[in-house]
Amino acid sequence: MSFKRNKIAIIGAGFTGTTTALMIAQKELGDVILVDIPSMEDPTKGKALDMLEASPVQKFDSNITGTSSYEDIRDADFVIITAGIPRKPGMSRDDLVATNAEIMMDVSKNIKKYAPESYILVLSNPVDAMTYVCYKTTGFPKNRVIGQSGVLDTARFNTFVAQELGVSVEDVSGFVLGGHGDSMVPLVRYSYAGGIPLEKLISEEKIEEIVERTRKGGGEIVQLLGQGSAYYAPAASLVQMVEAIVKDKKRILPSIAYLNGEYGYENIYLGVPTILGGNGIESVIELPLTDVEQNSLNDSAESVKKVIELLEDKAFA
Ligand SMILES: NC(=O)C1=CN([C@@H]2O[C@H](COP(=O)(O)OP(=O)(O)OC[C@H]3O[C@@H](n4cnc5c(N)ncnc54)[C@H](O)[C@@H]3O)[C@@H](O)[C@H]2O)C=CC1
Ligand SMILES: O=C([O-])CC(=O)C(=O)O
Repeated sequence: MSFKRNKIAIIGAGFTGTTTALMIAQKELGDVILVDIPSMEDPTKGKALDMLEASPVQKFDSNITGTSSYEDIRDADFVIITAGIPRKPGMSRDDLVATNAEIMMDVSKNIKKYAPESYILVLSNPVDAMTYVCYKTTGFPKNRVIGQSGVLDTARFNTFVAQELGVSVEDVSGFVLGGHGDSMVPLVRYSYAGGIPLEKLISEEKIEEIVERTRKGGGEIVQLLGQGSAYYAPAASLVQMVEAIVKDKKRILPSIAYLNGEYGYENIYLGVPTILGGNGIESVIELPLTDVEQNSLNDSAESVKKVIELLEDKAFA
């Protein structure tokens, strides 16, 4: 036998896809294949080559290639889906559902055909519903189809807390549950700085401001950019999840997971705390919630359900 590098495909070579590619290569988590639509083939190859030419300077040996042919993702170990349109100022993530669901079905069919054993990480919005579409279309087991939102939402929360306290981001550990929309649920009761409950360090009023800013964190960046949406922090979040899986780290990280009774929900993808390791989502951690917290989670789950229901007439398989 011989050892091989991981083969990591990234579908969608736009802002999030390319930033993720570079971060994966810098960490040498595997060789990266960037895939975009045929009309973007040359720019995709160009971006890949440009990144590869950074490797002698940055001293990484991951290969990076660009393509528009799904043949090139054959037998990939990991596929990250960033294909789809981003929102514009004034839009919600849910406004992207019709366009991105079509793209997600097409992408998922190709992954099923060419990389049937792969682990999939979905980023495209509205991400809870898009992860559901990917799961239904590929028919892969639920531990191998995962969505990203909570790592990013928690990172935003932690950034604002560290700024408020004037302390290192390394010492802040927040906790965000629920769907990736304005009704997500930052769980203050489970959030700490240096092991000290946040409520002991920051006033209730200020915490409420941070919670609100976190909920609208994606929209804040959309407004500031004027065109497109966030990509540095989303890419960093994807890479943390990929690393947890390919290194079998068994990290406790929030993931968008398929729920089958957990937290009282069935047949839905929603952001919950999970253990991420060599088998993808190895388990969902169920936490006791207060009535107020459970009600907020219910509101968030309801808004995800509504988007999923819009898609129910689609033939996923
Ligand atoms: N879940 C999350 O936390 C986050 C989700 N997002 C979402 O990620 C998606 C991508 O965002 P960006 O990279 O900024 O957008 P972008 O517009 O820069 O890139 C998207 C790329 O997808 C490609 N594409 C479209 N259809 C395709 C197909 N059928 N096959 C392959 N590639 C295809 C486009 O040509 C484009 O290059 C958006 O839907 C955005 O809302 C972005 C940030 C965070
Ligand atoms: O806000 C958006 O449209 C992109 C996204 O999901 C985020 O940055 O959280």
